[in-house]
Amino acid sequence: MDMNETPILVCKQLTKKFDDKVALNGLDMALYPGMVVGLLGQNGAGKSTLMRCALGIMQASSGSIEVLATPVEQMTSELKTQIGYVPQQPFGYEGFSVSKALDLHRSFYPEWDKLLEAEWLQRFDLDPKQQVQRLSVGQRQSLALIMAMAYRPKLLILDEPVASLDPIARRKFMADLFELAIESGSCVLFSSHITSDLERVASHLALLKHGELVIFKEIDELREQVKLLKLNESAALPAELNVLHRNGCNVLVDNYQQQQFAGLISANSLNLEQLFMELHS
Ligand SMILES: Nc1ncnc2c1ncn2[C@@H]1O[C@H](COP(=O)(O)OP(=O)(O)OP(=O)(O)O)[C@@H](O)[C@H]1O
Repeated sequence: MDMNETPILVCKQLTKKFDDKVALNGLDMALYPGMVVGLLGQNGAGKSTLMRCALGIMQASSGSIEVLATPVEQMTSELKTQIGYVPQQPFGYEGFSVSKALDLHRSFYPEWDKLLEAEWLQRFDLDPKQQVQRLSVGQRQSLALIMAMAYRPKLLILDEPVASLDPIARRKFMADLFELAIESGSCVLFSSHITSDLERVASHLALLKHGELVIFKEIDELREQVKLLKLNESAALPAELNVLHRNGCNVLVDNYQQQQFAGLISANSLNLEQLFMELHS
């Protein structure tokens, strides 16, 4: 990805409150073409709220959001055809067959790629003649994914896209999603609780905790720089280390550069699941 290109999505000091409840708190983030950003966070951390604000479905309480260089509240319908979205519970098209539903959906998108549609129908093993209301939850999700992707949107927002897919479809979908993003110069923002998927396909991790973006990093950087330091009791932590979480003598930092200092016992890398557990311990 090229950071000199125009960013696809920019959030500045994005805050969303529901009455007294702060769902997003001063979030700064810029997403560029080719990024596949995995959004991780506990239930209620603010993932869906972030996605809805970015899509203009929900209004931010303060701060700003720009999508494709346009303030989200000024997006035209033409610009909206460059965004794809699959919500947690996709719905609609009851009473239609899969192929009729696709015909109707396709008519809204001049850039629709029929070849891509056919490829993905086959990949998900969807029968075009099947009635939408008779599809299983996973099959409906697959159809919603095709509908959101077949016009190669510049920004694809997926709220737990693979939660209802079986492991084989899930693995394949994630790998293909990554390829599609690279190939189309799109940017993908997806949430998932399946850390192994995220680790395998995301280029970046965005981790939300209680509405705050506590980590936003390239996955490779994350492996190198986020470490769990074990210290002895007298150790003084170098001031330049940025502490994400501290639990007694265990300190999680996100900018470790092989520093050695008195009292450091070990500096261990964590996989994403371990990192998540440690951050919430
Ligand atoms: N429409 C709403 N009205 C009031 N509170 C809301 C509304 N939508 C979300 N919230 C609150 O905002 C917080 C963030 O919710 P959000 O749905 O963004 O979490 P999430 O990270 O997507 O969770 P999950 O992993 O369970 O889907 C929660 O405390 C939730 O109760």
